[in-house]
Amino acid sequence: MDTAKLRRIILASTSPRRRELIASLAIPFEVVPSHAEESFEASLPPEQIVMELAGRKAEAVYRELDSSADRNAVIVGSDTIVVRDREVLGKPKDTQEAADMLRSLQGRAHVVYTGVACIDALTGRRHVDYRATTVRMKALTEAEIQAYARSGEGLDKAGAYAIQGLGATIVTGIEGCYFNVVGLPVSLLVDMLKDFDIQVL
Ligand SMILES: Cc1cn([C@H]2C[C@H](O)[C@@H](COP(=O)(O)OP(=O)(O)OP(=O)(O)O)O2)c(=O)[nH]c1=O
Repeated sequence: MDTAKLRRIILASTSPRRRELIASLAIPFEVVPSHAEESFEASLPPEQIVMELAGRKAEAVYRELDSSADRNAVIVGSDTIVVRDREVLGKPKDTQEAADMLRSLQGRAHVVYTGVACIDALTGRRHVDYRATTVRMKALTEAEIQAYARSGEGLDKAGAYAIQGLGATIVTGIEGCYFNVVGLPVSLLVDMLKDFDIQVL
């Protein structure tokens, strides 16, 4: 029997988008929300921020694994931020801040960074990487900004928009991995998983 094929993924995330994307890999998985501290030093390079936070999310779940847990698993943590000029945009705290973020993003390009961390639950071995995707947003009127912010769709999303929802109507193009913008660069993750004896294709 090929035991490597029986390895499962433990997704250290509360994000429904990440859960859906992981489910599409057709690999057994379970979701364990991570309670990692998400503050960061904003002056760090963006790729370091997302790799650090992704690592913390996976690490927190690894440390809290029950001693009786089946450890034939790889823990996956992920973190997404939006960077405009050098400013890091996380999730807005309310509709007002969502509108402010959209106002600063409209009519120009920004970069979405997602970090991915894998930890082998058996050995503790880890690997962290990231992807960056450039997103161009169309110019918006103040009425459009307010209407989109009021839709509430962007409230739990970095940069206050969701490319996979109504936000698709305000994005004119991207360069790089689409799934990276949604919160999990699946092609990167699959390459990383190979190194942990999980073969998707
Ligand atoms: C830019 C953008 C972000 N997002 C999401 C991806 C992430 O879920 C979220 C950024 O927040 P994160 O802190 O990366 O993740 P999360 O709090 O949703 O989930 P967890 O920490 O438990 O894993 O923004 C979209 O869904 N669509 C988009 O277009």
